[in-house]
Amino acid sequence: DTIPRFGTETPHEAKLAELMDNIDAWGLNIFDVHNYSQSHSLTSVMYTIFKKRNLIETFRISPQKLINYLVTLESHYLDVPYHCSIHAADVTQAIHVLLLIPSFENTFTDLEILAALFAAAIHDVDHPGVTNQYLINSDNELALMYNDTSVLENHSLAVAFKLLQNEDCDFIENLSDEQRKILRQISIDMVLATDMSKHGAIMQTIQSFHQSLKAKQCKDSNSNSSTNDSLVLTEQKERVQLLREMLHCADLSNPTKHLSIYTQWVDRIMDEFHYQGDRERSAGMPISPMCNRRTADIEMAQIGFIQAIVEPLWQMWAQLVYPHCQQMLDNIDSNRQWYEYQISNRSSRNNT
Ligand SMILES: COc1ccc(-c2ccn(CCC(=O)N3CCOCC3)n2)cc1OC1CCCC1
Ligand SMILES: [Mg+2]
Ligand SMILES: [Zn+2]
Repeated sequence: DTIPRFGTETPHEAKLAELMDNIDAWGLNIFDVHNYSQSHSLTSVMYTIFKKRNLIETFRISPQKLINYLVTLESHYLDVPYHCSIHAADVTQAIHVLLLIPSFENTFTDLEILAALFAAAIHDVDHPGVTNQYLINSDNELALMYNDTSVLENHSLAVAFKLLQNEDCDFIENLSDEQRKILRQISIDMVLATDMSKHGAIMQTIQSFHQSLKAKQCKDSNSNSSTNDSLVLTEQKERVQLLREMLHCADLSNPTKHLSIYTQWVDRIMDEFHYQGDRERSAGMPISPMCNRRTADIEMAQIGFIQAIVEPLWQMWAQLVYPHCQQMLDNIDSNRQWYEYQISNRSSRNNT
């Protein structure tokens, strides 16, 4: 039986086709994709990107096995407000767009691109909608299993690779042993780097690392492109470091999106945090920061998140790939201003 154009059957194929025309754009509305793909945004986004990047031919992937894996992976994302399959689809599409930046035209091998997209798709699978700290504080079996270390990130990796052992889901069967080893190595490295506890280390090294890359940046004498020429990294270790940063950026990309998309993610993360806070309250545990729905200041929390984490990270990234990613910085700025305006409005309302 033939495979549907976007990997999954949907009565809205024409509408989905229209949306998928924007698969290379930062402005893709992933929530619309989710609705018009019958809640298969992760499957349809990954399948479309794999086709577009010719990865199915390059790695002799069985389209049916790819679909089998993606549908199974998607079904192992839980129905939680934020860390559901839409977030995985969002981060996967984001990393696809970041990999399209001209600075990376000649940087990564096809295998590294395959690994990066795979890592993005799997990075939060089976996420229970609570933080690592909550799992540790509540003596959860996952914290016991992973010795309190990057508990959720280790769990998602284990689940994702377990699913791959399923004969009719093994879409990488035609990769050589060496290629499978590299794919596994890069995916593990990238997913573990999405743990916020690694953020400090990434910020420590990013400045000097990027300066060394800019210094080596090749200026093709014959190219007349106004933008900087592509970054050439001879060491796989350095390319993986860049991919690690890239997935972390994609995971922290909500404030870089248009306000109408960003606010939907804010609603979802706050639902998830407040639900965790409810569980902590009823268990007599201390309520985690930003998880108490009774004292939440959502606007202030987002401004703090943008100023402390998102803007510094994306500024580093935008500097490396200048003049690309200016749109992300502009959106961060306008979104922060919008939240500041909400707060100023709030106080004047109280004065009336
Ligand atoms: C749209 O809002 C957010 C979008 C993403 C994040 C966020 C932080 C760290 N990550 C990376 C994954 C991670 O480590 N997490 C997942 C979130 O829970 C903490 C552990 N993602 C936080 C967001 O808002 C928070 C709630 C108020 C301010 C901060
Ligand atoms: Mg995560
Ligand atoms: Zn994530």
